[in-house]
Amino acid sequence: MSGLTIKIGNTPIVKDSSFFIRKGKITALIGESGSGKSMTVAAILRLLPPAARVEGTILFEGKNLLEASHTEIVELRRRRVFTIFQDASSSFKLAIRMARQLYAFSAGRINDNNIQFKKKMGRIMNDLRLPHDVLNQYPHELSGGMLQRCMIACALYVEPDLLIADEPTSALDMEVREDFLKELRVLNEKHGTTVLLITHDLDIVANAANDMVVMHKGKVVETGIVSEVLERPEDSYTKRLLNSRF
Ligand SMILES: Nc1ncnc2c1ncn2[C@@H]1O[C@H](COP(=O)(O)OP(=O)(O)OP(=O)(O)O)[C@@H](O)[C@H]1O
Repeated sequence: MSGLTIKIGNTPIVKDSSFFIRKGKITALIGESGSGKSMTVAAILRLLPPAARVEGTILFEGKNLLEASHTEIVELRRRRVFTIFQDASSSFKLAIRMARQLYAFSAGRINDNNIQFKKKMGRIMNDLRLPHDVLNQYPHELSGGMLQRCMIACALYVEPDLLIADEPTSALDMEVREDFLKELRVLNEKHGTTVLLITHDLDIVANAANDMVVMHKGKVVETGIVSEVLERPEDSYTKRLLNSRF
């Protein structure tokens, strides 16, 4: 991503920001609330609000996503890039049972049939310690954390090239958070999925990510390998952020 600028009206939301996501690695995008992380993700997915004006380049395997056709973007979102949004409940329709919705988010995207879905999803649900009863339930009967885990299960099912996870663990308790990070590593190591993990939890960055990108007030202020940035931060905001960890 290079020179990304997003404005809504005259207000700059993201300012001339650049970073690189290494293929097959886990990159954490970190920054305080309102720093522009979700808007950056929206730009990658071409889901910015209509009023937003965007400049710059977002290259995905050589293609500038900001210039890709609608068909190319739809195909990309369907098969190659899986996104777990911050508020999982908004991803589900109220009046449809979870089994159908999970099928659509996972097997349906990669043209697996119902038998394949039941077998593979069953295994993933076991790994995530997700009770199989959820398949017969409606979204409103489940907690935010449970819905989040359902989205995680779908991501694991699809095995996308790129997984974008926006604060995926914020609604999860400690034990489930650990399970999620474990599964994320499996997806990354076994299937080579590149991960962009949006978080403001430095412990998750330290434990799960290879690379990190720090955003502050709409600008990327530091990028690098996690161990190096944690040991020798260069930007003053990154230094403050690291000091606040203890
Ligand atoms: N639809 C919108 N119209 C105008 N401004 C917006 C819109 N959505 C977000 N913003 C503003 O853009 C800025 C960046 O928001 P963004 O959601 O990207 O931050 P964030 O870093 O993801 O924060 P959080 O960690 O709280 O999710 C904020 O100042 C926010 O108020």
